[in-house]
Amino acid sequence: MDTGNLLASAGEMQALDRKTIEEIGIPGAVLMENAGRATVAAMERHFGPAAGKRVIIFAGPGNNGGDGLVMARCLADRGALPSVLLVGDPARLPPDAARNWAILERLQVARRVIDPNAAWPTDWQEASSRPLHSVVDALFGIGLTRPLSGCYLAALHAMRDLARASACPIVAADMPSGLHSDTGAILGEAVQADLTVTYGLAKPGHLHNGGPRIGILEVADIGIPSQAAAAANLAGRLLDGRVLARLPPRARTSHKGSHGHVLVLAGSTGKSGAAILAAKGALASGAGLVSCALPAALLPIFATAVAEAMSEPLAASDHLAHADLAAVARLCAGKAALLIGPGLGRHPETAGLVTALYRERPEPMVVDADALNILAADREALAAPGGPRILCPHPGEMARLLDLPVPELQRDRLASAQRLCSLCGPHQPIVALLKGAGTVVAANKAAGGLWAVNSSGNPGMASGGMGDVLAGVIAGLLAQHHEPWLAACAGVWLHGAAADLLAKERPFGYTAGEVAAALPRLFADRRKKRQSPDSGEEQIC
Ligand SMILES: NC(=O)C1=CN([C@@H]2O[C@H](COP(=O)(O)OP(=O)(O)OC[C@H]3O[C@@H](n4cnc5c(N)ncnc54)[C@H](O)[C@@H]3O)[C@@H](O)[C@H]2O)[C@@H](O)CC1
Ligand SMILES: [K+]
Repeated sequence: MDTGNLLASAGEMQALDRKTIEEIGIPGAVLMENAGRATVAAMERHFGPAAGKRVIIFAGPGNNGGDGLVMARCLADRGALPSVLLVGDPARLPPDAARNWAILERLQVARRVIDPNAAWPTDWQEASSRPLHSVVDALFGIGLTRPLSGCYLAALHAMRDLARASACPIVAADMPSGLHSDTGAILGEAVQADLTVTYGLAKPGHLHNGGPRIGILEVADIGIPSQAAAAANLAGRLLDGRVLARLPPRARTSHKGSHGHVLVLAGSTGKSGAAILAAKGALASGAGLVSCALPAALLPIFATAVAEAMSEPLAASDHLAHADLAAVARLCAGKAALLIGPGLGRHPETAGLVTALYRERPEPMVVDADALNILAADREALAAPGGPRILCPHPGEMARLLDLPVPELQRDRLASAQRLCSLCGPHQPIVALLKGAGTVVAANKAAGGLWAVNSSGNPGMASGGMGDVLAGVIAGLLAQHHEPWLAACAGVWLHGAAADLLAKERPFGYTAGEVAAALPRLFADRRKKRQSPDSGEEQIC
């Protein structure tokens, strides 16, 4: 089983470690040995050979510190000049770490004990003319439970200042110390790593809020059997390029009718752009046909802006209203997916249409922007979806839906997305996003019960219209008969990856429309690779 993109919470990881050690019988010392060796290998791969250079290892009081002790031994063995600062009491180290401390003593590897209850020593740095290769953060890993303080905080500052003064990288063992491995919250202060080598499986804390502290993330195999990871039934997924492989290839003989028809309900006076961008997103993700039902006044603008989409004039007025319900119901016939919300506006008459469609339509539906705000004001409707729903709030919209201040819901973004799922009731497949750096995707039991954190995307996406494109991309994938879970995950990753393509070419910013235009390029390299073994037809994506 491909466990490469599983995510494990600290509790799940500790249970997996325990199962591997106590039930399967692979000693913890072997896991620790593998962790330390894998980290040294990654350090040299990224920052060059360590031989002849100093490496300062800040080791903490637990097994994360133990990883650092293994690293010291490996580095010495490879001709480097490691020096360990153990912030903790050697006599109270857990067994695997204690064993490695004793080995360092026997091998006479440079080391120093710093009493965590005393003041940080002023003479902690030894003078040396040898160049510094890197600094290792082995203070805390998944066992971190509270903000760093006292000597541990002083150790973080010493690490930071040393790395900065020597212009050399900081390598974090498992987690940058100070970062909570489940929520990605910064407990007090956190190490800013250039490389994080994590053990066994990535943790959600590496990715939440875009993982700003982790630098390059490498997931090291430390010998935890993949069948043990598979048997753990972990619900977390890391969203990366592997999600593309989940989108079945298209046969060459396919035609627009075989890739679904999306109905977009969007726009109001002054907000035609949202409807245009949503339609572009749906087209970009490969929907066969896209129709947009919008206020008649917006028709000419829309039709010129998105020539490939069809437009259906609704209300004569400048916003959609409950009076349009019968016309919209007729338009829903034959549609594989609906998207409601971008640019709808907050007119009271629009609310009646949104709640009626949300409650009555059986088609899979993406609910975004103003439609979310309308449902936030009508909890009864929110709890009674008429079919599969994918809700795409940003933190502000989530605050209204959960009736929580933004800082509070941001503290545990996964819990917030899961809470929104529960507000929609258990009867329909529900997928809830919480957008932002490291967009979170959560599914209720009826939609598979998994959760994911996205690894694509960049700060340049914080601009108008990005959300409209994302909602369109997801609706376009839904229309191609993908399950809500896959449509949401693939849509989120594709949207961020398209923006990453543009950011590489033009770091000074790009528009939402350009993200929609760039998105099909992500399928391009699959055209070269895919050649159907049986039918001989070239599968184009
Ligand atoms: N056998 C295993 O379980 C393995 C564990 N490994 C390493 O072990 C780590 C987990 O080790 P531990 O569970 O010992 O935990 P840590 O080494 O992350 O933390 C050590 C202890 O510090 C205490 N602590 C937490 N926050 C603190 C704070 N702010 N100030 C002071 N003390 C604090 C806690 O009691 C914690 O147990 C993993 O992250 C990984 O690096 C790896 O070596 C793989 C094998
Ligand atoms: K660490």
